[in-house]
Amino acid sequence: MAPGIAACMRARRSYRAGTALTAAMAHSVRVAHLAKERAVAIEAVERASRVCTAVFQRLVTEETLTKKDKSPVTVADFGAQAVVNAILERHFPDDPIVGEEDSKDLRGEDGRALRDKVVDLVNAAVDQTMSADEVLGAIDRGQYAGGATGRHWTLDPIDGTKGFLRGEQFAVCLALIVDGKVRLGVVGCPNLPVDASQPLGDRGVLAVAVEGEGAFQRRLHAPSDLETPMRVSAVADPRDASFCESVESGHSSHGDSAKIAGLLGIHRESARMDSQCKYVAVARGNADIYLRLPVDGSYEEKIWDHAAGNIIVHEAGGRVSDVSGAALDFSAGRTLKHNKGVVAASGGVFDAAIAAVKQTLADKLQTA
Ligand SMILES: Nc1ncnc2c1ncn2[C@@H]1O[C@H](COP(=O)(O)O)[C@@H](OP(=O)(O)O)[C@H]1O
Ligand SMILES: [Mg+2]
Ligand SMILES: [Mg+2]
Ligand SMILES: [Mg+2]
Repeated sequence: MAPGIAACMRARRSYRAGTALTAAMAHSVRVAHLAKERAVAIEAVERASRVCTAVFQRLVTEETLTKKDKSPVTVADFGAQAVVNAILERHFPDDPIVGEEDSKDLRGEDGRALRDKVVDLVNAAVDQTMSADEVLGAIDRGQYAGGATGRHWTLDPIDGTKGFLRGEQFAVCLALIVDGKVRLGVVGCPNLPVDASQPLGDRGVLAVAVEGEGAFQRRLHAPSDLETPMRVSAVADPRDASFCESVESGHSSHGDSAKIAGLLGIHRESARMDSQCKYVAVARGNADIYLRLPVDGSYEEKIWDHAAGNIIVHEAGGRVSDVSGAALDFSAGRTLKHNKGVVAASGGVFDAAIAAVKQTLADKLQTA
């Protein structure tokens, strides 16, 4: 077992032991649920986050940005997916993975230049040397169809690719789904301020939640395994709430969110942020509501865009649903085909938010 994983598991046991000892009625220390999965997922997300940050520092230049050249993000996407999948394969060889990327663009003569870059990147990030075929094989372990039975992982190697290229928010997101329900989620946010009230302070947050055990944040790449609990805000009056949404208006309607904010009496401007960092913002009380309002009615949300964030908000005491108020259904394959849009919010304002979302979308249908 890698030293990082052993340290995470030790820290987990001592956290639990501390909790148990302070509980007057506790007789024994419960063995942490999914302890190995949690530690391996943290290790994998940390390594993949390093890959992304290294690519950003080396490849994202003013030139790539102005030319809208997507090659850096492509290299980082493939590299991060190969690293996470290789680590999962080593520890859980029987677990299938629903990953966003596949190796098509890296194969053959046309893919050689990109393939060489990705293979070098992966070999700098993992302990064993991997051949090009092994790297492509690791990426393609992400082709699983998902579904309602058994266990599988879901991975978004870089969520918020547009944010990554702008040097803003992006996230490496990994979740474990068992029998159609998310049981564990890890979101690595390399550019998220550790303390939201200090936006120019230290960056790099890792959020983690296991079903029934609460949500925690820790420093990404921290020298210690110190974790602090995350709780959603206690705001009860929607007029005092703040909300967040995608930067990209093609991913979530900014016009509809402005109407919803109007109905709720929210006067603060929305915080626009790429990636599942929005779920982390709600989980730690920096925002009260995350709105994702369908733009293209036929779009099916992908499970890797929501699984980890979903459990993190739930475990931090919040609620998550689609725009109709129905729970997100992670048992239907690679997409959330039974749901449209997403609303995540602290418990105090969730019902009001859903009511305003329903009314706004109903009004829109009537006037269409
Ligand atoms: N029409 C659409 N509606 C909603 N989400 C979309 C979309 N087209 C793409 N996306 C997803 O939006 C994600 C980014 O979300 P956000 O806007 O919250 O940062 C993308 O993830 P990737 O960046 O991993 O490709 C992509 O999967
Ligand atoms: Mg994504
Ligand atoms: Mg992605
Ligand atoms: Mg994508």
